[in-house]
Amino acid sequence: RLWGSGPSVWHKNYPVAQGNRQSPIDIVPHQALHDPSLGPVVLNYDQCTSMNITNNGHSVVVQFDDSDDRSVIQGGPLDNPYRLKQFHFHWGEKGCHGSEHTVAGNSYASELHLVHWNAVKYKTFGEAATAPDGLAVLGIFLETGDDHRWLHVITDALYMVKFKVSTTVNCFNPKCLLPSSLHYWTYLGSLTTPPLHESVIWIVLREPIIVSEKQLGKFRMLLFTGEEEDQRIRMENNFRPPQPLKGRKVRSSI
Ligand SMILES: NS(=O)(=O)c1ccco1
Ligand SMILES: [Zn+2]
Repeated sequence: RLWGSGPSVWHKNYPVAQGNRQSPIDIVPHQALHDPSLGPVVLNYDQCTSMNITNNGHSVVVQFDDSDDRSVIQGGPLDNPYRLKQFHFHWGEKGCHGSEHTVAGNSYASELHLVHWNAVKYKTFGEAATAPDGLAVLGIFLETGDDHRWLHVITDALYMVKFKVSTTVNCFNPKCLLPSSLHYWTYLGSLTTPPLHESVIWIVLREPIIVSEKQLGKFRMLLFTGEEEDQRIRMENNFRPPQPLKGRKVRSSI
């Protein structure tokens, strides 16, 4: 975390940080309500809507062309299709810490977020990002083990965005980053980085994907800082800790 700008001080500039539907949370599987009315999550991702990969100073983000409904998520807890805007990762400086959501108090090495917005009800991502049903983020845990055969497309591009810059990535379909089971937990929450808007319907997959320590290591060599800055601050621990549930119910499709 950058000096003096970590999650513990965000509430000074973003009072919503202490709101009633903040994310991430600790998911306790046995306390989740199995809701049989929750259908499967359906992902229709087009082959070639990815555009670029950017180091934005607090994560590495792959942006998509969201000018039409080519890549959408629907079903599950969602009343409309939500358009894929970007995906990014959160990770730690070593093995078992780095995810944002935890499961029964256990954290994973990293967490992938696929950020979608409700283009049926709202005209722009910015407008959707401030609406209670504006965003849907699919969370996928990353666990260390064997090499992930497709993640290398992203990790091999990371050296090009070591500093805060951007480079093109085309025809990367994030469907290749999904685990085999789409069983999920869902709850109403927020963005996990400022401005922390309480506008996210969270869908967190139970099954992690497996990536190698070597692939994760390439995230850790990214820098928060730009090339011109003399301080070389490694980008690691860019995860917010779990927030109070404040009476919310977590439902499970399982
Ligand atoms: N980490 S996240 O997916 O809640 C997010 C998206 C944009 C800002 O924060
Ligand atoms: Zn995120």
